[in-house]
Amino acid sequence: MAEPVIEAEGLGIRFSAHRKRRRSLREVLLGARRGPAAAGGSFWPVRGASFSVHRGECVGIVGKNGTGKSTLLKMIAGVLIPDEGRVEVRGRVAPLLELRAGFNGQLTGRENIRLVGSLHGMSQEALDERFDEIVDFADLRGGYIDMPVRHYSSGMKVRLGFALVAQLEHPIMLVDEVLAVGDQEFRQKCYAAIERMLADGRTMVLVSHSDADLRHFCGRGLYLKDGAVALDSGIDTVLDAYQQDLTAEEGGPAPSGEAREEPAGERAAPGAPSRRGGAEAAAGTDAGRKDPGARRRIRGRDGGGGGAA
Ligand SMILES: Nc1ncnc2c1ncn2[C@@H]1O[C@H](COP(=O)(O)OP(=O)(O)OP(=O)(O)O)[C@@H](O)[C@H]1O
Repeated sequence: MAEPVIEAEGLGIRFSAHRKRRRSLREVLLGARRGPAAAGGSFWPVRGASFSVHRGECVGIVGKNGTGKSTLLKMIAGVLIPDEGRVEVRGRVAPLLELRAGFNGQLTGRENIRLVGSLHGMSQEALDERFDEIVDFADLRGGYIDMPVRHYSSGMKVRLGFALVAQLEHPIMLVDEVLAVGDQEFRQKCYAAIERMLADGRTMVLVSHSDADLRHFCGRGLYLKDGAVALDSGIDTVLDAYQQDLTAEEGGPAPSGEAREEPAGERAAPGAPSRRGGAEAAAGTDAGRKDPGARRRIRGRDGGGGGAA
């Protein structure tokens, strides 16, 4: 079998109030906050997480609030540096995480496209070529593109962030809840963009609280519980196990195999065909090899995880 494009082994990170955790440049640029650990004590939001993701797969990460899903994604993205274990990523990553936080409020939308686009490795030529497409996708009409981003609504910032990252041709996409934002029309565009990227043979890891989105896009799921992977299986099995745990905690009877009810805004794009066969459909394409030089191996500060650096 081909090498996985993402390989995590014994991955863990500790957030501590008493030790200033090192933040990577990207974390600083994304404006990630230090969270409740700053209130006292230290804890491991993720610990002992091991899993692999193969090229062309779409894997959903499922779990309750605060169980470390976003933290796990940020370690894969290289935004956070693990304290234990290792994560190896073979290919460049398009991070669809905290999209509104990546911009400099003093710069205009146009200037931010250049700045953030080049931080993601896009050439100025590519940015020039795709500029109109980015602005159209973000639907920034009425001269907003030449206004400082601090005047944008949070929805406008997310739209611009998605429009920009969607232009990246990186073979691995990390998507954190971005599908839950924006109006119906924008969400439809996001779904279509992600469909296109998956059809291209790219790999996606999706964090979402929407069963519909997870079932729609993902063939496989990881159930994250107390910071570790409690179950790695087909997405239906994973969502059912999660639902059973939720129901057991609430003290009620488990529903018989039905997905839990989704809020109206959380449904997958109506009429969109399911991509659950995506991994198989994508197998055999060479999208994952587009950028063979982008291989990143991050080991925890303990040097552990059993892998060679
Ligand atoms: N940079 C940080 N510094 C300190 N604590 C953090 C940081 N980021 C997140 N946390 C805390 O770590 C825990 C895990 O957070 P994380 O955002 O990964 O959970 P999650 O499973 O994605 O939650 P949700 O489903 O609510 O998005 C939470 O208690 C959170 O408050």
